[in-house]
Amino acid sequence: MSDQQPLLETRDLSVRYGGVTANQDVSLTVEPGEIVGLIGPNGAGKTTFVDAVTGFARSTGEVRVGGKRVDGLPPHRRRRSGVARTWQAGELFDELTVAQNLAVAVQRPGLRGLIRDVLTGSVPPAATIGSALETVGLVDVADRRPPELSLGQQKMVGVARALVGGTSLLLLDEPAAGLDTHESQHFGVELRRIAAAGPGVLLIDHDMSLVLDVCHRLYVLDFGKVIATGTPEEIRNAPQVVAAYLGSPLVDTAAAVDGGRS
Ligand SMILES: Nc1ncnc2c1ncn2[C@@H]1O[C@H](COP(=O)(O)OP(=O)(O)OP(=O)(O)O)[C@@H](O)[C@H]1O
Repeated sequence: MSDQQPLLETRDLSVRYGGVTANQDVSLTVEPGEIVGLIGPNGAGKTTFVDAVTGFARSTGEVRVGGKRVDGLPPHRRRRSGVARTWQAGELFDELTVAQNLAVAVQRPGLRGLIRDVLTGSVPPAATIGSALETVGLVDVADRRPPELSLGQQKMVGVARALVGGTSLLLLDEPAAGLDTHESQHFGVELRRIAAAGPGVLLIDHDMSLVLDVCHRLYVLDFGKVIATGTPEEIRNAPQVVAAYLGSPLVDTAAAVDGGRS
């Protein structure tokens, strides 16, 4: 991967679901070590964008990871190029330990990989899992089960699960959902630390306080289109953003977003 290339670059990415244009000509970049926010009212097309980048939604336009075109590749091949995501409802397996939750996340898709895993009884190297746990600061709870952890720690296990196995670009879809203000702030600090170690992060969250605090840059989607991009300060004051949120100033509360269209 060339240092000059953004980790993620989309050009004119569009997704249509029947008569609905869920993404229209979305052009966005994420650089190494950068946390980029993707915000917008309910139904604006944020999850669709992540689906399109990871190969779970059919799209037109270009998707480049580290300068290489990946649009047209199936999800597992995009994963191999270093792209990983969390899901909106990213539940953990309560009966497995934290380390085991990470182990089951490491897939080796494809028939050859499956046969190799069956024949060798292969499990991901402990070092791979250890390194992901270290990155998110959860080494001490590797042998605990999710119900024994705080909600904030459980959310971080979800992030670690996406990090395991060589991830350079993390796409986080509402990773802080359900956290209270204090937990969310702590989550934001951890996220900054993780990104500082190298990976680029695309963050979708309805917690405006988290997003405005933690992101270096933001893109605002409305009806599938980018209507504004800039630093948190620029976005907070952009008139078109305020208008998209039904006239509410973009304040640091989830309420402003919940007031958006459904
Ligand atoms: N699989 C699908 N089939 C048909 N329409 C879909 C599908 N997924 C999303 N849509 C539509 O595409 C649009 C964008 O939805 P999307 O879930 O991407 O928005 P979002 O910004 O992530 O919303 P939220 O903040 O509520 O999660 C919506 O109109 C939605 O109804």
